[in-house]
Amino acid sequence: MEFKSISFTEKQVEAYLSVRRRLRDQISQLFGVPVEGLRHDMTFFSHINGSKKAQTVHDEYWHSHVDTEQYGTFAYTTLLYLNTANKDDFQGGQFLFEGTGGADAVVEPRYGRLVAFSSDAENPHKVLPVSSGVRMALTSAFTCSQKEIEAFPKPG
Ligand SMILES: O=C(O)CCC(=O)C(=O)O
Ligand SMILES: [Fe+2]
Repeated sequence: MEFKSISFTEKQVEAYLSVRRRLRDQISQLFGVPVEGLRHDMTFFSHINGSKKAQTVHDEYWHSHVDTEQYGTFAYTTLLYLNTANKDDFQGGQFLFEGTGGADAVVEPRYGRLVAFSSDAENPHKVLPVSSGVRMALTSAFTCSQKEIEAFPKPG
């Protein structure tokens, strides 16, 4: 997997932390989990473009996967879309919840749209390939694991 190093300003970090707190509040309300029981897990920005090719199944999102298995600790996943599937931003890249025997539920990425779901086997999903442009999203996860909670610094 390829990682890029980016320096953020203090203001950008504060904006990110504020978004992350709001994401946690949303998960708490939507799933009825007290805020104290939710800890921030991994967060990452993703850029997907049409030329990106998978090296391994863990390199990409467009294979079907379950987040708890893929990342180990996720209890709840949030996806915040940072641009929109249209002719100006990118094409393709729909998010698919895969129905077990039924129809898939398709989410069109749209700037500011939030998708939140429990991360385990009940929600296998994948992303369709991007055919043009660059698709940008923020994946932010929360854990309820006591071990993970103890390993995290107390929220500020
Ligand atoms: O970007 C998306 O729509 C989904 C990404 C995803 O499945 C993941 O981060 O595990
Ligand atoms: Fe995922």
